Amino acid sequence: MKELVVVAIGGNSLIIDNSKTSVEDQYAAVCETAKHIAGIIEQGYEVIITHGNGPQVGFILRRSEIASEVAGMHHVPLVSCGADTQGAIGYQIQQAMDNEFKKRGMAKEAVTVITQVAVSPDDPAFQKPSKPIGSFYSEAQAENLKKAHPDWVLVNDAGRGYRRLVPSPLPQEIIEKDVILLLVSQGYCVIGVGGGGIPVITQEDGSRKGIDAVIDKDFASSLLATDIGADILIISTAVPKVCLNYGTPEQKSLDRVTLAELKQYVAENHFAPGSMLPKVQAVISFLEGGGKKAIITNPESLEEAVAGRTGTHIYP
Ligand SMILES: Nc1ncnc2c1ncn2[C@@H]1O[C@H](COP(=O)(O)OP(=O)(O)O)[C@@H](O)[C@H]1O
Ligand SMILES: NC(=O)OP(=O)(O)O
Repeated sequence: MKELVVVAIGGNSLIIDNSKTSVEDQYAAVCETAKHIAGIIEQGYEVIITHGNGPQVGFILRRSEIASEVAGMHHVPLVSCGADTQGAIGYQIQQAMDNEFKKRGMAKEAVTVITQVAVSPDDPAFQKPSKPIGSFYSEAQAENLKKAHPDWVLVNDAGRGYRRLVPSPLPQEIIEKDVILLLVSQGYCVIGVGGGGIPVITQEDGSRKGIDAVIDKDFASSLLATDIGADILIISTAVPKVCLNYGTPEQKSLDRVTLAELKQYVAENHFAPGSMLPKVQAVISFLEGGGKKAIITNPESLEEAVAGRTGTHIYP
């Protein structure tokens, strides 16, 4: 039985340069990432791919708002913007993976599963937006945007600029997890839980309904990995390793840490909320739920990291 790996690709890691955010630029980044994921599969692992959508869902939402302000076009609700990103990013990953499989002569096919994720309508996150989406703004741009949109919440995202925040409830259940596992057991390379999943709530009559929010894809990927009994959770983001004292002269990268050490670093506030902290929290919950190992690294280091030569490795 092959070891099962969940690889979670960060939405920001698909945008190499903030001045290059076109669909074509993103596809080039997806192709680069796909190359390294195919390399992991060649090493003998079964891989499920999940992905973020922070920048992309914000771009779609803003485009819809401007189109509705300027041309009176219909507004696209945030939950639908998230569903759009599952299709658009899932399509790119699926195509890039299939092209890689063909190039390498691998008898493998990728498939994207539209994934709903149950959240609680009473989650306090709905009253306190915390998930950064869309573009990065300068301080002056953020001030102007706050004046124009008094209901917006903007914060500095890990020193990279100001971003808009939206509610991010905790994922409670991956609705399509059995289908994902079935496809994996048939040998498919599944792409699922895109953008953390489409947030849904259960109504009184038992039916489901989408709700405006963006689920953290690291939390949703960790929940999926735990539920399906994955061996390894890999979080692919824009940095090769997790650091202590990030962005300061005392910055120090981490190679190998235990769960207990990682928890201690969280308590010492080494990880920025909205960026590295959710990744670390997702890893903690995966290892506490029975996972054997977690790795945090960047797309280009994926194969080397799985082979144990780079990345931050976290053990129970
Ligand atoms: N302690 C830390 N170590 C490494 N990177 C950190 C740390 N704290 C914050 N970061 C920032 O967090 C980013 C990853 O978060 P983010 O860009 O939101 O993820 P994603 O790739 O999932 O979109 C890194 O690229 C880095 O800029
Ligand atoms: N949904 C989500 O967590 O996206 P990012 O990984 O892009 O922040």
